[in-house]
Amino acid sequence: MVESFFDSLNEKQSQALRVPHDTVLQVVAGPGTGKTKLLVSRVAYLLLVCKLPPSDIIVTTFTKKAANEMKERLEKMLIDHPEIDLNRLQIGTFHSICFKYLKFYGKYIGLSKNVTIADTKDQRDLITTAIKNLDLDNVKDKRNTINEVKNFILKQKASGLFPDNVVTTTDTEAQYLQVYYEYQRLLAKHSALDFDDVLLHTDKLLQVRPECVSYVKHILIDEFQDTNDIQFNLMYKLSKYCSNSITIVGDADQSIYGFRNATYANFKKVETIALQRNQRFVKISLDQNYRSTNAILRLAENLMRHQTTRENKNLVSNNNLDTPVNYIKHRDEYDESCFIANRIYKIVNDPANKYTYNDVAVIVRVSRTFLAIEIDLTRRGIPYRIVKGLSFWELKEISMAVDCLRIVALNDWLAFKRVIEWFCAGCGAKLILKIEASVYSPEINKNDNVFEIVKSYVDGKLSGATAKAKQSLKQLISVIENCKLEIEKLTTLQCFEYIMTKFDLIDNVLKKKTSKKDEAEILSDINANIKELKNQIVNYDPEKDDLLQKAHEKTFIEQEMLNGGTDNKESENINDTIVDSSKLKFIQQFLEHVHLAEIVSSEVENDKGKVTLTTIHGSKGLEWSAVFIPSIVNNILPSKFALDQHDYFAPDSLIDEERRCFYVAITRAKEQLFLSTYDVVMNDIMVAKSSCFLDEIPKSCYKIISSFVTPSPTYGLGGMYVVQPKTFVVKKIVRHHSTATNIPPTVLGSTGMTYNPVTGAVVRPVNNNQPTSTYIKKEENTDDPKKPNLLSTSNQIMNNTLNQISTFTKVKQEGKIYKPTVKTTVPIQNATTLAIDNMKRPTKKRLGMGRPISQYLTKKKL
Ligand SMILES: Nc1ncnc2c1ncn2[C@@H]1O[C@H](COP(=O)(O)OP(=O)(O)OP(=O)(O)O)[C@@H](O)[C@H]1O
Repeated sequence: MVESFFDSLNEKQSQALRVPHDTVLQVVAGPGTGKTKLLVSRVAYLLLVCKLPPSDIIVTTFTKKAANEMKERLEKMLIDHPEIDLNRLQIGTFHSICFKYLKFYGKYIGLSKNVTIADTKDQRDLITTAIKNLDLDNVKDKRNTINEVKNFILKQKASGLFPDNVVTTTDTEAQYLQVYYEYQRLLAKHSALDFDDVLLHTDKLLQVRPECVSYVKHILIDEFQDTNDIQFNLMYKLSKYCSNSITIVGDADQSIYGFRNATYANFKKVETIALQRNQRFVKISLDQNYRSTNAILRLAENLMRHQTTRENKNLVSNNNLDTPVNYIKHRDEYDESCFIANRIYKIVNDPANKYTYNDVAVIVRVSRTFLAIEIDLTRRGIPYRIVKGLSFWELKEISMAVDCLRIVALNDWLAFKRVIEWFCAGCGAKLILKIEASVYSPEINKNDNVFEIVKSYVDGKLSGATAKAKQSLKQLISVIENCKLEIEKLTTLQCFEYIMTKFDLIDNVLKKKTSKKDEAEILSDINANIKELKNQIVNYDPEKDDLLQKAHEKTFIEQEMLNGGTDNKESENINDTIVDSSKLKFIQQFLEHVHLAEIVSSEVENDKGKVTLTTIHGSKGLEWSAVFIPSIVNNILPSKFALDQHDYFAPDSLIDEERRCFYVAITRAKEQLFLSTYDVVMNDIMVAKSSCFLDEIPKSCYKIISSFVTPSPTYGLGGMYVVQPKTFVVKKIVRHHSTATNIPPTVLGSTGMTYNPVTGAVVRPVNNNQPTSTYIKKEENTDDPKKPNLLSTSNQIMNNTLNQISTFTKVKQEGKIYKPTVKTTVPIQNATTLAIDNMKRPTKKRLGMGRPISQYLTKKKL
């Protein structure tokens, strides 16, 4: 099996595969050249041919999903080799691998075995507390300042700097540094590490106890262009005992994490270090592309040639298809989204393509672009999924639900504090600060955990709580006690539901949500997200995690014994450990698992699949047959930040990183690529201008296609767009004759604009340049009873429908003032559409949730 897999590699891949393992091997190659395929094969080669034990190999991937996929591929390849225990292979993100080291060896640098991860909201809370504690002149707990301090700390950590090593140059920086010290103190107090600390502490551990990794024989790193300084240093520390036997693969052109201090300059550094250390160094580049057509590759290369600090690539496509890249200039984003939905429908339903919706992706630079596209996909009835990332865990309902789980299963003040804030009436900021002081106080008995300390306020052993506060704290204590007691009798799902009910989660989330949306919409959002969380819990398999953890611990224990015995008696008998299968333990494991996990949707797919909507950063390493890249306009791609900060003389400017983002998006496409843009002028001001990157691409690299949008076959859709309803005087009812079906009548208002008679929204034809014959053919006053109704069946359908709409009656009376209302009763088949037309643009935050609009629409159905 595995031999046939090795045989499927091309000559250069094969050459890289067989490089002796005690070498620094660098595979730098373009997109779709089979780097990941090679990396998986190389692991198999090291195991089978070089006979390295799986426990002695470390493989780092960029996401957990990539690690899972790689493992699955290896399992298939090595199916005939059951003697190789792949559970002992150390594969995962840098963070997850390092966290395992810290859990086991953290004792050598003063970390508790129960060390946990502080997530983003914990980080924010702790930075705020640190700022409050210090009460400095220049640093106050204001939103902007908190963000600035957070960025300052992140930057230091990404460079591998603990507070003691930071050098400051200004007064403000010196104060930020003080916050950094205080923040670290608070983290330590909670036995918590933030994400960057995981790497920083591992670096420290390996400095103090390098022998912890003396068994490691080879380290492989995927997506090397996105490693930052601390990861770079860790790579050398982890491979210290195997003469830096390293395989790194990556592509400098796909370096898009500069904002996290990642740099592709690390490729060059590896080479220089290898030369300095006289190490065996092999650099191989792959130029056969197995993904994209030549047209796509040519366009991508022409774009990238505008980055001056780059070596040209000459990728050769393996795909003979001569489909051109399509370029479309739309009038605005609404026309664009309508076009995209129509085109997706067309290409998936074209039997020549044999695509399902799974083969199509819309890749955007910023997630707010999803909205218009979501609307049109919904109108077209096209199923889609939004790739959710870590942002899912930051949603209010999700973080509140997770906090409930945390205070039931862990003794965790950070979560406790937040839950007291929303659950306990009468507990003001002052009391919470007092409880917090008790939690942090060295005088309070160390054995008293957070739960006991809160209880002391209820019992009056500690003073400061009013009668009302005591009552609500008592209720919280009793809820926690009940949950602990009851959940052991329940199934996983029941257990989750029990906890959520006891904390009255939905009601409490509703109280916390500050949105102008009506309650039904908010509720629909919340329920959908909680459902996803439920799926995550139900599908979580602690045994799999357990198995992996035990396998790794076994490696660590063996290693520790080789290094001179262990004082870790409890872990010696790892094989005999009784598995704790309690629900409490299950929740603890789940919480640990989610801390380092991005969300991999648990939705079950149907046959037709779903179109993927993803950001460029989320599309890394993936591929689709057809890719749409919308909104290629300045301030989106490249981003406003990059344009504002652009330094034309800088060798690797932010604009270059934006260009690489564009490149990553382009090179996800296998066969069909649609680039689209628009220029929009409003009140003589240019509000959107097509991207400067498009000017960099020679016209010969793409085919310009018409932006004509076929109106979609439902009322009020295709080719129309909606702005806020306004009051106006009805001048005329306008009927349209159209080649398309179901074009409804519209109303000409005193404003000179044309309105949707139902919603009062402004409508306009698709394209100003469009010949009237294809869209608006004729206007007439249909209120004249003598005039025969010349309209097509579509209008009859509409008339039947509209007769049931109360507002339409008003519209029919010309000269009357029409005040459009969104509260219109409409028959079910049009309700969905109506809901879309009247829908307010979701906020950025709401978009971040990745909540498909379809869920909203179901609620709107009458
Ligand atoms: N030797 C080969 N023969 C046939 N197909 C191959 C070969 N190598 C890679 N491929 C295929 O090419 C596609 C891209 O491979 P892979 O994802 O490994 O590329 P990559 O270099 O990691 O891409 P990216 O940098 O864009 O993530 C995959 O579908 C893979 O199966």
